[in-house]
Amino acid sequence: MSDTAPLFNRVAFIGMGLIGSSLARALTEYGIARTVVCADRSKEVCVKAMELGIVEMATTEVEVALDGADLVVLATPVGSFAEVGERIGPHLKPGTIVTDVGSVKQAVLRDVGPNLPDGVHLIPGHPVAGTEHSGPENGFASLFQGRWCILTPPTGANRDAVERVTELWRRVGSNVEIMEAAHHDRVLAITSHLPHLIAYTIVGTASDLEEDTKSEVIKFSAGGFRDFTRIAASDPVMWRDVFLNNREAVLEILQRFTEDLTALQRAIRWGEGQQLQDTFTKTRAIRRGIIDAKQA
Ligand SMILES: NC(=O)C1=CN([C@@H]2O[C@H](COP(=O)(O)OP(=O)(O)OC[C@H]3O[C@@H](n4cnc5c(N)ncnc54)[C@H](O)[C@@H]3O)[C@@H](O)[C@H]2O)C=CC1
Ligand SMILES: O=C(O)C(=O)Cc1ccc(O)cc1
Repeated sequence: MSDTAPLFNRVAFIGMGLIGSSLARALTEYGIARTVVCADRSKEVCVKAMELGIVEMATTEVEVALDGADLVVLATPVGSFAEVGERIGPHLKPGTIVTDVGSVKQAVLRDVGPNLPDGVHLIPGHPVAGTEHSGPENGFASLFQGRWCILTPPTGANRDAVERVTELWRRVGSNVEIMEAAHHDRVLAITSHLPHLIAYTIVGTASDLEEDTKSEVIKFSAGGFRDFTRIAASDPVMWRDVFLNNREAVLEILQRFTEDLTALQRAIRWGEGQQLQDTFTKTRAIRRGIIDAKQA
């Protein structure tokens, strides 16, 4: 992976948490960038990133990190993008590429786009890869290998910039797909955002129940519930921002989900075993299809 020339001279990350630090590690390890620096509003995160040797320079001053960068990667929670956009805008030179790793994509065009001067290329991106952990100490370079990265360039985006960001993600091992931001947000609402909402709910309900009944719901939880607790351990600020910034798509999908859940509730109440079995047979086939597609 490192047998090609670096794609970028100096990459500046804004936000050096799980995803920023994973990508920063990969850019250095795979020879994709000559220099990697970062700004993070947390001094502790800056110190950690330096201690771990992930970046050459870390600062709490955004404008210091931007100096001489040909690629800027926003890797902060989506809710901070408007503020970050405002801060970086005045310091960016024409020709600079700005990308991000946010889990919601229309919000990037809305919040960052208007803050960028002419000649700066905004190419939003979303690596569909992560964990329930946060912070630079939990990042790792191989996180993106064999995973999807979705790019949502606005209409008329600079083609060379799109190609360079695409190539970056290919070199860290991802498959790249390009789509419209609105479509991304609808697809991710069902595949990622709703599952997280369900996990937060089910773990919360189980915990309340445990308190009410003084039982040991969580202690004796079997495999399925354990998977939910992993997801429900995901960063609260990050996920608050995802839901607030993908409100329409999440609410729409939640409506559909609630109706389908009610249909299952009715089937249970009225003993409609065939309906339950048909639904579970269909979903089993979907799971097997996903596994087969992965192995193909
Ligand atoms: N955690 C995951 O599994 C995935 C997260 N993402 C997206 O990646 C982005 C980052 O998420 P993580 O790395 O998980 O978060 P994180 O919590 O590990 O790191 C975020 C970092 O941003 C810094 N930060 C927050 N506000 C800031 C500001 N205004 N200026 C400068 N620094 C600021 C924080 O101090 C922190 O170090 C989010 O937009 C998230 O939606 C995308 C794919 C997967
Ligand atoms: O840990 C998990 O299972 C995830 O789902 C990670 C994840 C979180 C947010 C994203 O936008 C993409 C991937």
